[in-house]
Order: sequence, then C-alpha cells, then structure tokens
Amino acid sequence: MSIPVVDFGAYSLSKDDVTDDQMRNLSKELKTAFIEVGFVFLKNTGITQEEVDGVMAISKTFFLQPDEVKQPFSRKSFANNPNHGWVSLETEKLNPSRPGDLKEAFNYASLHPDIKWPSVKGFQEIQTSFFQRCTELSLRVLRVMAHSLGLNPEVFLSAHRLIGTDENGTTLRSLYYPPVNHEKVKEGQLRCGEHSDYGSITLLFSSSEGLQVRKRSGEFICAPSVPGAALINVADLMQRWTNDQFVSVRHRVVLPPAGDSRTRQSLAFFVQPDDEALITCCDGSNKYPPVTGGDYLMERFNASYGN
Ligand SMILES: O=C(O)CCC(=O)C(=O)O
Ligand SMILES: [Fe+2]
Repeated sequence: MSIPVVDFGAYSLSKDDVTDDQMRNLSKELKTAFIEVGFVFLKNTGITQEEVDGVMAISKTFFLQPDEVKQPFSRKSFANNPNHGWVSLETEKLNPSRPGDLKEAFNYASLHPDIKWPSVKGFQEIQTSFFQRCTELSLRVLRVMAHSLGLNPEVFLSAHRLIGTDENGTTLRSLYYPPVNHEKVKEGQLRCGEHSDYGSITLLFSSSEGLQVRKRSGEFICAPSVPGAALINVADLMQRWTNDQFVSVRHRVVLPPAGDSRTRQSLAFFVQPDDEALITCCDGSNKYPPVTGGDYLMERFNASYGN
C-alpha cells in the first residue's frame, strides 16, 4: 500500500467549475483512495508551494520567540473560542498513553474581535488568507467526496456553512517540531503520537518527511514529502458519516534519527462540521447514533488534553 497521488488540476482553485466528465474521474480516484487508504496527495490544487512557504515562515518567526512572549496568546485564554491560540511543547498528547508530544502549535480558529494577535508583522493577514484558501479547497474536496458516493453535495456542504465563524470548529494549525535532544527524550515520546483526526477531513502541508500512516495490517508506512501537493485525509466524523465506507486512519510523526537536529514544520487544516450540524449515517443506517459536530469535537478535545 502507498498513498495515491491524484491530479486535482481540473477542479483547481484557479478554475471556476468542473465538467461532468472531470467530476466523474476525480470522484473515482478519490473514492478508491478514501476507501482503501484514507489518505491522498492532491497535486495542482491551486494552493502553491510559495503560499505554503509564506505561512510556514511567518509561523516560524512566532515560534522562535521566547515562551514568555508566546504565553499571552495561549490556547484557552480566549473566552469566545477555547481552541484558538498557542500550544507549548509537550502539552498535548495525541496518543494519551505516550508522554507529551515534542511539538509546538498555533491554532487559528477564530477571527473574533476580542482575540489578541501576536505582534509578528503580517501574521494575522497571512494566516487569514491561507485559512480562506484552505476553506475553498476543502469545500471542493467535500463536493467530490459526496459525488463519489452518489450523494447530493448538500449532504456534506450544508453542514459546513459556518467555517470561519465561532459556530464552527474548523482550525488552521501551524506546527513546529524543534530540534530533538535524544538524551532528554522520554520513553515512548514522539513528535506527535498515533491518532486519527476528529472532524470531516484534514488538509496537510509539510516541510519534510516524518509522517507515518497506519496500514490495515497495523504496520506504519512513511509518507513521502511531495512538494506542492496537499495531503488530504479522512477524519473520524467523516468515517462515521459514511458508515465506515471512508476510513479514518491513525498516523503519527516520528523522531528524526539520532544526530539529526533538523526542525520540521507542517500546516494542518482541520475541517469540522458546524457545531449545530447533526451528523447521521448518510446511507440511512443507524450504526452510529446522531451526534452534533460541536459535541463530538468537545468530547475528543477532552480526551487529548487529559481532562
Ligand atoms: O505534522 C504532521 O505532519 C501531522 C500532524 C498531525 O497529524 C496532526 O496535528 O493531527
Ligand atoms: Fe493528525
């Protein structure tokens, strides 16, 4: 098994629309990828490597500041959106049975006027514009996914109308993995523990290798780094929504080899249904009880942060 690479050029953000034929072809390729692997690389999405580099550069400027400077922007310090803000090193355990992840993150989850922004020049503007680009791409991918299952596109799209507001948990997360000091690493500690994502789909852009994806056999395979491509994966609520047709697969970020002091960066765009959207199996079955996007997300956050 390897992660398929699909050319999304026909429905790139630079195109207004897609023809029926092109939609059929894309649907076929995405369907196979999401049923068999849960992950797919999309080339020619319209989001360029230069855009990705720009967001990574501004994020790195923020991360390289002393912790005291980042502290006022911490996650949980904003009343209107508890997920927005900075997450310090070893705070989060995506696999709760391992020590804290060796990463820092900045969650961009709200544009509420009460949010205080880091003073790094251009930070808010660059993050906002990338958030919007990822939103557009996500809606196109969701449209293709619905088509591939023979569903009306509204089944997914009508549950993602409020992305970018405080009634929807969609988050752009910049991740920074600092150099690893192997003498100080705790037993079992990783850059990011095994987990599956929570929402509908995730778009991922990364600067280098390190991501591993679980095969059905349980073995993890290394995801290559494909410059200019977006890696898309199915998340848990989408698996539930599709009655287990699309698979949400566990993945992790491993430590670099001893002596390799390189940092790593990635940008994850976690697409969530609207808080009030009620998710029921799209084939009409009752394998999973209906759940709202907001309740499901809250349950999962509580598990990851140990409360
Ligand atoms: O940094 C990466 O490549 C993956 C991060 C990830 O899987 C996550 O934050 O959910
Ligand atoms: Fe993930």
